Amino acid sequence: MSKYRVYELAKEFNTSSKVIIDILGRHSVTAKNHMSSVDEDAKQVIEHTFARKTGPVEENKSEKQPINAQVNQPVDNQRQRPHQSQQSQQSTPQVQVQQLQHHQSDRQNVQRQQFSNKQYQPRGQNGGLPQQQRPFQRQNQSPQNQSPQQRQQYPTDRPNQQRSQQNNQGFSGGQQNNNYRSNPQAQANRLNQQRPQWSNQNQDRPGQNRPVASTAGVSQIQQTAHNNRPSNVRTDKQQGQHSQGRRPMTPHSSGPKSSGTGGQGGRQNQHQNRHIQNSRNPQANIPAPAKAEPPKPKVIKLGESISVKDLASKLGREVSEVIKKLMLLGIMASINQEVDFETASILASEFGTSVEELPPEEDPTEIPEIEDDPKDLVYRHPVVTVMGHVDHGKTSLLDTIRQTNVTAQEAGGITQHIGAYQVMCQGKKIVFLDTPGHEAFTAMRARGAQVTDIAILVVAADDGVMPQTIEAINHAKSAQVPIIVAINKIDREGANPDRVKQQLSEHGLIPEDWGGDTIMVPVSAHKKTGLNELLEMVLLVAEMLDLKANPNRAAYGTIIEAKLDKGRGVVATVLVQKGTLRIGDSIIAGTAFGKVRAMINDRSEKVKKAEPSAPVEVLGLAEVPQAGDNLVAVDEKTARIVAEKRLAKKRTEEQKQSQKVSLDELFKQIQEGNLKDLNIIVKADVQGSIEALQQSLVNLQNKEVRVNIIHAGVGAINESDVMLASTSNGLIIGFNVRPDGNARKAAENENIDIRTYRVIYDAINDVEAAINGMLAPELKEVIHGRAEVRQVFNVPKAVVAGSYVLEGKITGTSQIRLIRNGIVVHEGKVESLRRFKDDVKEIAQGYECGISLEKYRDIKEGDIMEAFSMEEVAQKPS
Ligand SMILES: Nc1nc2c(ncn2[C@@H]2O[C@H](COP(=O)(O)OP(=O)(O)OP(=O)(O)O)[C@@H](O)[C@H]2O)c(=O)[nH]1
Repeated sequence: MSKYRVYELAKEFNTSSKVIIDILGRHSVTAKNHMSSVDEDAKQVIEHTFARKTGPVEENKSEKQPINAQVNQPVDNQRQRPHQSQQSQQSTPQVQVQQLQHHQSDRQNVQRQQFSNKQYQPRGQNGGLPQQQRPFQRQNQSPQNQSPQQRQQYPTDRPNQQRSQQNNQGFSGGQQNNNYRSNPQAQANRLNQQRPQWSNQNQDRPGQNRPVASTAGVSQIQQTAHNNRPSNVRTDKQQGQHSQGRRPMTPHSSGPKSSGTGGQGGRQNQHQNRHIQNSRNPQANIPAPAKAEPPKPKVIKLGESISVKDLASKLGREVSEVIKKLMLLGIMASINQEVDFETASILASEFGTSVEELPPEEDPTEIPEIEDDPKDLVYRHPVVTVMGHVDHGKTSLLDTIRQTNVTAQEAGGITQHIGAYQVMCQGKKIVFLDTPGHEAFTAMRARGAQVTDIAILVVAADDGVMPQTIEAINHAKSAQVPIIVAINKIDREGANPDRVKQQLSEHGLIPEDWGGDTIMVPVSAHKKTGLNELLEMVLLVAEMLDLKANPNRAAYGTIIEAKLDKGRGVVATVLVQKGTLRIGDSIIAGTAFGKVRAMINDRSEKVKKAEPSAPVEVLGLAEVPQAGDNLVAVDEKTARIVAEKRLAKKRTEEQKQSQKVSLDELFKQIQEGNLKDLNIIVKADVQGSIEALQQSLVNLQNKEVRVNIIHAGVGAINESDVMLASTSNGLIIGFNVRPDGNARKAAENENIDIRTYRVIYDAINDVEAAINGMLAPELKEVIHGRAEVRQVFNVPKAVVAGSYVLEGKITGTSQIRLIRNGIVVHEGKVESLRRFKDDVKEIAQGYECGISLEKYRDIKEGDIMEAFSMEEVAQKPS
């Protein structure tokens, strides 16, 4: 049995869900809300209710409407009238003969069809008047009713008579009834007008095409109507009839006198004339095709997310409908915004469409992980990282453990440092990562790698918990790695393990002997005490963790560290975590790929395979991977393709990152809408300059861009200014100050635009020009070198600065900027450049020289001389 949603019925009967729910409620059918489903019987109840409502309204209207009410008809209806008159001429003698022939058999059918039609007439609902069905039906039983064949002329013939027209007709229904009472032609016309409605409605509502009305009455009506309609598609004969019906639309017959609707004045004539012209032109007579409604699918397939626009198109709905529905669900989404699968599913169900989930899209830069069968998993050794505050004894502890547990027990000892090594305790191996704990957590975890099973937190018994101790605790906690505390330096005077325990308990690490669950072992790296106990505790925790891996599968591991070795090429220390890595395996790590050429274990032995938890040096990668990259053994082709894809992705990301704000690109970025806020860091020699600059720069903002001074300070531009500019995508303006060495390097790395000025108006003009897209830098400053003044000699006519070239070179033709404590104290030319007593053209890095400046004598020890020149740069095409 078919089911119908309340809202579907509401739509079908052109009313609200609430009305439907009320009606159902009165007939003891429970429907909670608009999404509730009801069966055929319930639908029939609604149909009957609306059928009852419809009749008397028609009747009332037809009875109460004055005959001359036509004058008040809406313009649309008035425009229809000539049309109606043309249609009315279909009631030609021919047609009437047909009508008479079919009259007896059709009479009842027409009556039923009218009844059926009325179910969908909106006007019935609008009336809301006392109901009497009979009078209306009697009217329709008039022998003037047309044959079913005639009715069939319309369904596909008048698509231009769409819903709007239906509504208009609904509005003027009573008038038409009056017409046909007084004018038989108008009666035929009225029926013709109604039929397309019926047909269009059926076409418009897919729901109505469902097998409906299981109860005998309704199905009979429908069946009868169907039987009387040979087909929904017009036959040639019917088309012929129809065109016959049109034939009377000649200039003669369509004249105002023959219109049958009374004189409608010039407008009607115009309309008719248009028709006359159109009838001469068969093309023009073809009605404009109705706007095709997109199909409404019952099921759609969706991925993890979809844009509102695409969802609307999949659902065959208008975007505005979808946005509106989302708003009703409490989600404000724009056309291009993505909605997740869940939201899209709820929304689709609101439209009566069900949703199937598509499998997640595969990332071409990822190699799918192999799911291990639990029965293939076997024990693996624990991997441990040592963390703690600086100087608390991490290195000493690791060294002592390594010496006592490796050198003593393994022949040959450790000759090779590979970043990770294994020690033995009670016949079991423990793998120690030799990288500083923080890096193991921060750098590697930033790359999504987690290699550590257990963290040993070293806390000096005499120093207690320090900032980096807390940092280490937080890192381990966020990685959900169990912590074992090694309270070190207990041999020292002033060592107070209890105080350490107290402090640690304040950070959530409660010692076992205090009723907590954190293992704390007092040790001394110097005295080698407590180390065995510490290792035993590591094994105990490892046992509790039940560490397992499948050795019989393709290898998966993490790069611990990697370097380029002169003799051996790329050397990567890998911790194998799953599977077994073998010589000859094709591998990929980050963007690097290659074949395992050789493997060396932590005892410098060449090995042919490395099983889970084994640290090995791997030779054979084509380029140096990054620490934290996953290493996966795959077939050669996949390794190459995925590496290429990763490289392309990396380049795109780098490109995106390097799109930092710069004055040269500023206008372009504003135009592209990428920049709404221009963040500026201002550094100057004195506070007064800062205030002046700040004020003037803020005043430059316009509708498109807002100027924010995110930091302003006195002094040289330093690294922290650059980092701030980098994180806030800002640029730096220096007035009479220069960036120090670190800042310059950082700015180069971070692609930060540093602009330095000696005239405040130049700075303002540049920024203004950049904002308005008029900055045309023709000259660019090129720094040639820097020299430090180490001694100052006063000689007749000059002051010679005995200097040492720190970087680059100083040439006799360079311009010199004299910088004292980061502040530019002078800009000028070199007067003389000497090495020992000889004049030279240039002095290279690492050499001493004597420099004197043109017309400037105030040089002091410690000053920096920056040699630069202004060079023309090619104009970038805009
Ligand atoms: N008395 C005593 N001194 C120790 C002990 N362990 C380390 N030290 C000393 O503490 C100092 C720092 O030791 P490191 O091992 O370098 O400490 P660290 O934590 O590795 O230091 P960073 O690598 O700088 O973070 C050294 O002078 C060690 O000799 C110990 O158990 N007892």
